Amino acid sequence: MSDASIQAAGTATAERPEAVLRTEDLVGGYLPGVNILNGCSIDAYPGELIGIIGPNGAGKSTLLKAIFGQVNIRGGKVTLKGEDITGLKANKLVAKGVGMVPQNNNVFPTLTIEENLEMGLFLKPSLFAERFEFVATLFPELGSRRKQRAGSLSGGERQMVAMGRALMIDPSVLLLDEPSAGLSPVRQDETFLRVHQINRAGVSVIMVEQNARRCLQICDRAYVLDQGRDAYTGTGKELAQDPKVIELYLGTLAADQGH
Ligand SMILES: Nc1ncnc2c1ncn2[C@@H]1O[C@H](COP(=O)(O)OP(=O)(O)OP(=O)(O)O)[C@@H](O)[C@H]1O
Repeated sequence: MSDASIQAAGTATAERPEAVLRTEDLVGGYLPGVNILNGCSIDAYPGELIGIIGPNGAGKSTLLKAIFGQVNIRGGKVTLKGEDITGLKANKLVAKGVGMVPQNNNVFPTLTIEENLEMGLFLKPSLFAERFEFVATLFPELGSRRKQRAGSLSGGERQMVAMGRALMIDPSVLLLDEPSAGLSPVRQDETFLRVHQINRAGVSVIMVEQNARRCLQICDRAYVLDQGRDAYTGTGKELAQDPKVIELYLGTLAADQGH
């Protein structure tokens, strides 16, 4: 592994097909005059599983929220298969094929599993049976427990419902905000396995994760965010083995998580 195999972010030159999702020099934040994203550029190509890692407060979740129209964008742009979608609101983005699974409050607790999944397809209810079948092949337990209220499920099961709901629209890209957060190590492993399966079923995924090492193990490529910028990018393997990335980001993150 040489340093040359890790590209400073933004220096990629290889010819590729059109990105399914791209952010270019994204600048933005929540409060007037306070930018959390300071020029953040990432690409996800069709079929890729992209990891977003970095220290606490780097802006990882903010990046997903910015893509999903929940952050004031003050510079740069977001494109979906070449179409400018910068700043569009969530309902428009969902209709265009952007699926988002937020970290918290991601299910309707009083609704059943089936009703939660229906909510994911409110734009095209006639496709329910077909899409439900797809989701139930990835998450068989959602199919068999479809009448159970989501509020009575465990954290890991809720995460599956939330992912299942986002998959109902057959998204071009699925945004996952820390899917393993708050889960036991065993449930975390299961969640990473599910994410991998979703991706292998053909869904492009952009996943923010605090569990950086596990994320790098399953993703095709990743970006290390630092202070709202894409500091490094490379394949999961490259980044996991790069001394600088280990020293600056993985060492602390691994220690934080007791690895
Ligand atoms: N709704 C909000 N209003 C104002 N500031 C916010 C809001 N949400 C997040 N921030 C701030 O934005 C910065 C980046 O937060 P963000 O959640 O994107 O970081 P992160 O990289 O995902 O961190 P972590 O790994 O700790 O979740 C933090 O300083 C945070 O306090």
